[in-house]
Amino acid sequence: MPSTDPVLAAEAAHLHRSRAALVAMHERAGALFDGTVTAGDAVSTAYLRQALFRRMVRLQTDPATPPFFGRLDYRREAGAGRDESLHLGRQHVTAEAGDEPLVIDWRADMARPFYRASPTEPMGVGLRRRFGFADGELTAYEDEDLTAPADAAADSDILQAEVERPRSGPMRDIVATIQPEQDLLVRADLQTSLCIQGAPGTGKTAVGLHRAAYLLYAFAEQLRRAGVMVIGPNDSFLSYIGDVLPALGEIEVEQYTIDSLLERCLGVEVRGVDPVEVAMIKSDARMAQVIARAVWNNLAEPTENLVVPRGSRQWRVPTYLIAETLQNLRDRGVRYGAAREMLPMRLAHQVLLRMEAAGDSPDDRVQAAVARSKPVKDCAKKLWPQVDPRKLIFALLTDELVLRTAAEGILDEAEIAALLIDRPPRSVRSMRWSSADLALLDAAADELYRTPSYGHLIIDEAQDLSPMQLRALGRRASSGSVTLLGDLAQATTAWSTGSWPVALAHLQQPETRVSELTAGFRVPASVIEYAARLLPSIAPELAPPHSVRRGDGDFAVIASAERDTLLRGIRERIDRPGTLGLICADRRLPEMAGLLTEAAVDFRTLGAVEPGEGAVDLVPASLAKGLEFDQVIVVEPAEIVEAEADELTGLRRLYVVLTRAVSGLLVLHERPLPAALG
Ligand SMILES: Nc1ncnc2c1ncn2[C@@H]1O[C@H](COP(=O)(O)OP(=O)(O)OP(=O)(O)O)[C@@H](O)[C@H]1O
Repeated sequence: MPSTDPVLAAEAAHLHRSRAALVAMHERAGALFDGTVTAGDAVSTAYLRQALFRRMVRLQTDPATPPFFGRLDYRREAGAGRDESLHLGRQHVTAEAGDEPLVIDWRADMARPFYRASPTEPMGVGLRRRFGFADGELTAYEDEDLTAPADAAADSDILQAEVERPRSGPMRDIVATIQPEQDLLVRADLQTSLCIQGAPGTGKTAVGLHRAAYLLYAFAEQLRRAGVMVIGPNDSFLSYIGDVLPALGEIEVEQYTIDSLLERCLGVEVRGVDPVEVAMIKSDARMAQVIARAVWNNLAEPTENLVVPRGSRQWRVPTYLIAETLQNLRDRGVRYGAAREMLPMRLAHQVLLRMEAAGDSPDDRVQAAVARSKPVKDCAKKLWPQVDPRKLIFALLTDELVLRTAAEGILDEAEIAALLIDRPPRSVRSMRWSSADLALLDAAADELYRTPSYGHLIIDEAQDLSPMQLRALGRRASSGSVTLLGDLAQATTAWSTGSWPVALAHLQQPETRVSELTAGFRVPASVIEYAARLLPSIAPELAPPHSVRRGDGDFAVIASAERDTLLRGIRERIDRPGTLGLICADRRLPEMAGLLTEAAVDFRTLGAVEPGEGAVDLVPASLAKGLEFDQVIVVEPAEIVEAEADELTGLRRLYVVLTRAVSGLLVLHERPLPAALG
């Protein structure tokens, strides 16, 4: 039924016009892409078609997603150059090319006041309007008069409804409700690297993803080639966040875990697991020095003259000059592999100098021919042998002499002994590489050839990365910038970072400023207060977040984890709006799955090869990081703590698990609760 409110009716008409224009834009892009389009040559045609395809995907309209979510009225009295009204959406919408836009992209400069303007700084805006929707139809609007201070101070119901909405399916974008402190981070310049410390649910992941979308829009030219990459903690997390960027029109951002990225780059697969003590040594930044030394230790001392026959003559380069040539190359700071490729030409240059001294006048072709000659090639091969990263790391981990030579003065006896594999595999091909090995292989590969850099890296849950993993990522941002996101209180790896400045130094971004987010959008007050009891034990320097949710949350602790208590807990919650997560220690997973199956509860197991669909998500504690569920049931906290290598890590894991709840948390325990919970 059309609205009787004239404002709502006018806005609904604009909504329909915008939607029709969006569909038309989609059709035009589709027609261009229909296969008949060609450019000058095959490569240009492929490029053009790709660009059109991207545009078409970007224009794909989801009927549930309205083309705009807000409006700004620029007014002269608020300091604007002229009066104008703009609607803001996830992308620009124009009826015909050259027309005034019906909707502007939220990332455009003109949209900035929507997120930042305040009565004290209206930024030219007289009126800010937020829209409420139900099933894609406009149902409400809220106006803020930025020229009237009292009005703007009021809380926004539309914002609150968005924060409090039940969660279903994967993570959604937050373009309509980005907060001023978040927007400052989202719209920071491309050259600016950021490090964001934030308690659970303060929107770090959301900020990181929106920053990626913003940068791709605002710095499209610089990022077109270099690209943007997102690193997340595990595959469940990546699939949870995987829809956000495409919904914002960005389909080309690569998303990896640190392991999947390095596996892809190095062409190896993780098949082994290190004992923690070994992983700790492999994760240590000193390994970078050991590896660099192991690579350069391959250079040999010249012991004989280089003799190059040409025609009836023989040209001789004495050993001291060969040594000088090698040293010159080393001094230039060129990577080992790149320098190796340059060596034959350098040696040939020495030969040419002899020829010239004898009165010849050889040209470039002669130099190239000498460089290709057998004596020069043999000499170069012998003095500067080829190095393969896998063989090199394999040798370091299996050959005591190689390791000792490279690690002398860097690692101690116990560390050397721990690194050497007890019963080494017969060949490098049967080596079962571990996750920590990947970072070693990457360091070796980078010592040979410079790793290409991305334009920008978003690194989520960064507190869990080791120094060597951070260095691997730093290489991929050597000519770009980074957004490092994390929470020191949620660090659960033995090699996790203890401080952001240290992590930033490993990342080779030491100048980066650390900012903190403290407004919690996920966890209700009662739940965050309970979880924050752990903070003095796990991260005393951090303040707990304050919840911006209006509801206090539905929170209970029951001293029973019996089958009936659990099933009652599930049955009471399963029909409530949103998702339900059941989190337990990893080793309890089979027992839980059995119990749910027997009780005919429809569930899926996170991390399973084929998780399927289900009304309940059964979540091993080790995969809970970064996720959220409306209702969370945590089974036996003591067991979750115990599953980790030490108590500190165990309590941090428990902190992660307790802070996944959006609306309600039920804690079931048979055993005493960890003392730190009070
Ligand atoms: N400005 C906002 N408006 C509405 N919802 C928001 C806003 N900021 C964050 N949220 C929501 O709050 C929830 C938590 O955000 P997010 O997962 O990004 O937090 P996080 O800091 O990464 O948490 P964790 O440390 O637990 O992984 C998400 O559902 C997100 O959509």
